[in-house]
Amino acid sequence: MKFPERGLYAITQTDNKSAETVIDEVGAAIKGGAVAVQYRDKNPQDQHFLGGELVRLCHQYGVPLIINDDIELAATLGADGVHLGKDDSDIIQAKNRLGSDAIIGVSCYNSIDRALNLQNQGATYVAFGRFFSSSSKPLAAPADIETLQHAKHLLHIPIVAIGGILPENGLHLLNAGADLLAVIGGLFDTQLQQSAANYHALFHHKSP
Ligand SMILES: Cc1ncc(COP(=O)(O)OP(=O)(O)O)c(N)n1
Ligand SMILES: Cc1ncsc1CCOP(=O)(O)O
Ligand SMILES: [Mg+2]
Repeated sequence: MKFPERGLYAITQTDNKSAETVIDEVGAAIKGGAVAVQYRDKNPQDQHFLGGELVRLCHQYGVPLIINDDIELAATLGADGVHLGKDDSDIIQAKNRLGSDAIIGVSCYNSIDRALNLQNQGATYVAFGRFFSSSSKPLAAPADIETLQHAKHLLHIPIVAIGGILPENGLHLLNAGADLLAVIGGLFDTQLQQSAANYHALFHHKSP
C-alpha cells in the first residue's frame, strides 16, 4: 500500500492497555481521519496477535500499517512497512526482507544531512522531531521548526513531524513544511475520535 502524502499519522499507545483497547482506539483514530498507523510497542505482551489484528483493521479501511523498529515482525504480519531510527536496522536490510515496495520510514531527528542521505538510500518518508515536549518519549532530542523549512526545499519525499503535537500547535508545523503529523498522546490521551477529527481539520487550513 502507498504511504499517504499528507495527513494524520497515528502511533499506538500500548502501555498498560489490553489488545482490545488498542484495537478500539486505532479504529476510532481511523474513523476520525488518520491516514496511516504505526504499531509501536516498547513492552510487548503478544505483539503477533495485536499486530495481526491491527494489520487487518487498517487494511479494512485502506490505511497502511507500519511496524516500529522490527523488520522481522513486519514481514511475519504482512504489514506495509517499517519505521527505523538511528539505533535500528538499516534501509538495505529492510528492503531485502520486505521487498522494494515496502514503506520504509526513517527518523532524522533534527538532521537534514541524515534525511538527504536516507532519501538517497530509498526511504519512503523522513520524520523530524520532537518539536514540543513529549510525555510519550521525554528524552527525545529537540528539533527546530527551521529544519522543516529547509527540508521542504531539499527533499521530494513526505516529511513527517513528531513530538508533543496537539491540534493547537500542529498548523505551525504544517505551514513550516511538514506533510504529516505523527501523534501519540495528543490522540490517545484524549477524546480520541474528536481529537483525530481536529487534527484532520488542520490539513484543510494549511497555507498553499
Ligand atoms: C513517525 C515516527 N517518527 C519518529 C519515530 C522515532 O523513532 P526512533 O528514534 O527509532 O525511536 P522509537 O520510536 O523506536 O522509540 C517514530 N517511531 N515514528
Ligand atoms: C516516538 C517519538 N519520537 C520522538 S517524539 C516521540 C513520541 C511522540 O509521542 P507524542 O505525540 O505523545 O509526543
Ligand atoms: Mg526505533
